[in-house]
Amino acid sequence: MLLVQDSMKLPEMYNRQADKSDYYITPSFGPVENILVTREHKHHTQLRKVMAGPYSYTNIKKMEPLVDARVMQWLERLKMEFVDKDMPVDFTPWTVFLAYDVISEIGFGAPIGFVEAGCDQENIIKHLHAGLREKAILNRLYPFLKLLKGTWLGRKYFEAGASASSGLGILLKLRDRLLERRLKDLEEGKEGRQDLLQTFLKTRTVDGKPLDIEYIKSEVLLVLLAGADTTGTVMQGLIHQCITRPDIYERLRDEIKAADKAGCLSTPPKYEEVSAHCPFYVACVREVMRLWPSSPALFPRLVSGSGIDFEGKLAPAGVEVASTPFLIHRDKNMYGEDAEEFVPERWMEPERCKKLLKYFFGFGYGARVCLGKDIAQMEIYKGPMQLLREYTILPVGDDRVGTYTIAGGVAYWNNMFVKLVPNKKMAN
Ligand code: HEM
Repeated sequence: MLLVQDSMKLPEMYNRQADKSDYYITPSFGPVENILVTREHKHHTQLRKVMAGPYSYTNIKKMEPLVDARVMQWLERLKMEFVDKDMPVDFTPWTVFLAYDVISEIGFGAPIGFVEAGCDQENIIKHLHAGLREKAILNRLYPFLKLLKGTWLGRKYFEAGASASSGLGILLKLRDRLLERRLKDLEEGKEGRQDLLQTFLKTRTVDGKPLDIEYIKSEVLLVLLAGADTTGTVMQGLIHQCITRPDIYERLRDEIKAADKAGCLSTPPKYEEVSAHCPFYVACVREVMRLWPSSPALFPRLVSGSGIDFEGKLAPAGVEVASTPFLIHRDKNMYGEDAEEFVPERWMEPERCKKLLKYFFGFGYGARVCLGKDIAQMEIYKGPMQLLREYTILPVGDDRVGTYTIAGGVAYWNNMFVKLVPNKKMAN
């Protein structure tokens, strides 16, 4: 595998004809592959055409009120559990609680209930994090996995079943329960939900057929796995900046105050309002995703066509090339000498921003770029933003401001304790 740091090479490496390599073989997902792990580019193009509708901005926009309700519930729970009791909060799990509840609500019509319970229900998050390193090692042993996939041995030892007590097993049970309930509702003529599952069920293939139920199951699981921790990590990174960089925090607060004074923000703010009126907030989100990506995985592809030239050396078709946002986003040729520093302003010069976005790798790249980007951004533009509007966020000790941890191809923060003081109280 050839590891690449040059961001200018992304368009060639991640072009439309590039197949994903066998590195993506994941026996744990079961026999039917979802869009993320499908390797062959032609098959992926077909799936992407089908999935484009459910994940389109127009469709996601319709779900915004569902996100709003979850964000407001999250704030209410934080108030009850920590603000009213004058207690510090370990912020990192709470962002993931919100992200899981949002994704399960807009994905399948019911929040898992992390926020309501205020805890890691059935230790789902703990179990999922615990298995990450082992999964990453297995990924690297893909010739072995390829041999085992589909065999009795592979199914017995690697495929998570709904009966398993692992984090994945619990999510599978949840998925099956939600799907069963929805199919029953549809049988009884109950419609009206605006969520991803409903659009998956209504989607038709190019020859007019409904999607296979096993395929829908596989996509549903992907949403639960790809959509929560990743989003939580960005929210955590943002709050880490607020409690460690007073200059950044001050500027964020000033921007929000000005937008509020001008009457530009609803409660909670709309995705489009934040995009239009809070450029520094948006720049901070991008800079957080640049330096502390949620998925600092390798994302390997097979070189296609006539090969790729790397500084005079040709990587011919079939060679496995890979990169990770962790490296790409620190490329000094793209970001300058201050590439290692948190400088949101780099995203605020329109011409420079256009170029940086063209080579941004935080949501993947090219034809396989993240389908849930708008869902994630909608949530990130609401949750922490509304928190900043309502509270002053104070660190609780220098050694508890958060640690960015990479496990396998996934990253998250932990040990981030903060005190939330109502802004009204601070003003008095
Ligand atoms: C900040 C949050 C998120 C980050 C950083 C992120 C990151 C990524 C990355 C890096 C990829 C490309 C993987 C590859 O090339 O192998 C990807 C693909 C994908 N993501 Fe996300 N993601 C996020 C949120 C979400 C959400 C909320 C959903 C769903 C609700 C989602 C669904 C997907 C899907 C379906 C794909 C596969 C796209 C394809 O192969 O065509 N993601 N994501």
